[in-house]
Amino acid sequence: MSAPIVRNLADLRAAILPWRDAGARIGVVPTMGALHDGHLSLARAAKRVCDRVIVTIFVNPRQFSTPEDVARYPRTEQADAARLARHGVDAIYVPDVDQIYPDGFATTVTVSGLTEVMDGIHRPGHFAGVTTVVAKLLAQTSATDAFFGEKDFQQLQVVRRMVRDLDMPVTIHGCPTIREIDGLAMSSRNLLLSDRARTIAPALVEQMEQMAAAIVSGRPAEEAQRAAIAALKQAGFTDVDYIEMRANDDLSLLTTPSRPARLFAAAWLAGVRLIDNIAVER
Ligand SMILES: Nc1ncnc2c1ncn2[C@@H]1O[C@H](COP(=O)(O)OP(=O)(O)OP(=O)(O)O)[C@@H](O)[C@H]1O
Ligand SMILES: CC(C)(CO)[C@@H](O)C(=O)[O-]
Ligand code: BAL
Repeated sequence: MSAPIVRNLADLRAAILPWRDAGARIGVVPTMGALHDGHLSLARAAKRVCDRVIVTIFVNPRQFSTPEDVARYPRTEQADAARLARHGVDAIYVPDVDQIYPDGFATTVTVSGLTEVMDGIHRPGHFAGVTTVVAKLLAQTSATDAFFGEKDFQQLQVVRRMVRDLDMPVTIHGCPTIREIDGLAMSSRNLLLSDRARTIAPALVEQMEQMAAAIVSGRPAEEAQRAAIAALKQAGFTDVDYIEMRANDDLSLLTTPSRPARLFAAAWLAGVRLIDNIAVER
């Protein structure tokens, strides 16, 4: 059965009230739509532990650097609703912009430290946009649980920090990255790749795996990084914003996997920015 699409806060509150009165565990899956199997895995994880599940779809203008990026973000609302129908979610919240940012909205939630590396440098203002909208969505949905993908690992850690620092009564669940058969991490932005670029795209995770294996086998991290960047350029990537190993917990840069670590990368292919991260197995 298809879930109702709710577009304003008053209707959302009316739907949620009886759930809250019954003491239900309410899971929220925040997304920007163009849903793929990665998103659906989050909805399934939410269904496993929550009594009620709300998927939110909101292309948040505050986390993009230009209005053009917002405009070209894929929007597939009908297909999204059809895909969710098979997953038994209880509501799809697709707020109009004024339901999130009404006239006079003047609050920004920022997390320091974790947002000062990687995408925090390459996408100025991005994480402030993310934490502001996530704080708002968690409040509007009365979420007891929220589900995020490890594909956006930095985002996951930033959200965890926010929830901890602000004593938000929400449990954050991190869910593993779902990949295409050729290894490419599923992402809404993959829809923007040309056929040719799509065949090149899996080189990103392949080079990350080679770099991780080289580091684990004792090759200096800088040397392994140089080799990965050269191979990505050779494959057709135009720019590599970063490809580096960082600690899972505080995202500090590592040269050896002396504690639980991941390799993180962001690179440009035919005008599309792809990101990915993998665990470095010690
Ligand atoms: N491949 C994936 N596996 C698991 N979770 C994912 C995957 N892709 C996205 N998610 C998660 O889904 C949630 C919503 O992400 P979003 O709507 O931005 O999708 P996206 O595919 O990451 O889009 P984008 O192309 O903008 O990065 C986030 O928590 C994100 O980490
Ligand atoms: C968490 C999120 C929905 C906030 O807009 C977005 O950053 C995303 O889709 O990962
Ligand atoms: N998936 C993270 C949202 C973004 O790239 O803006």
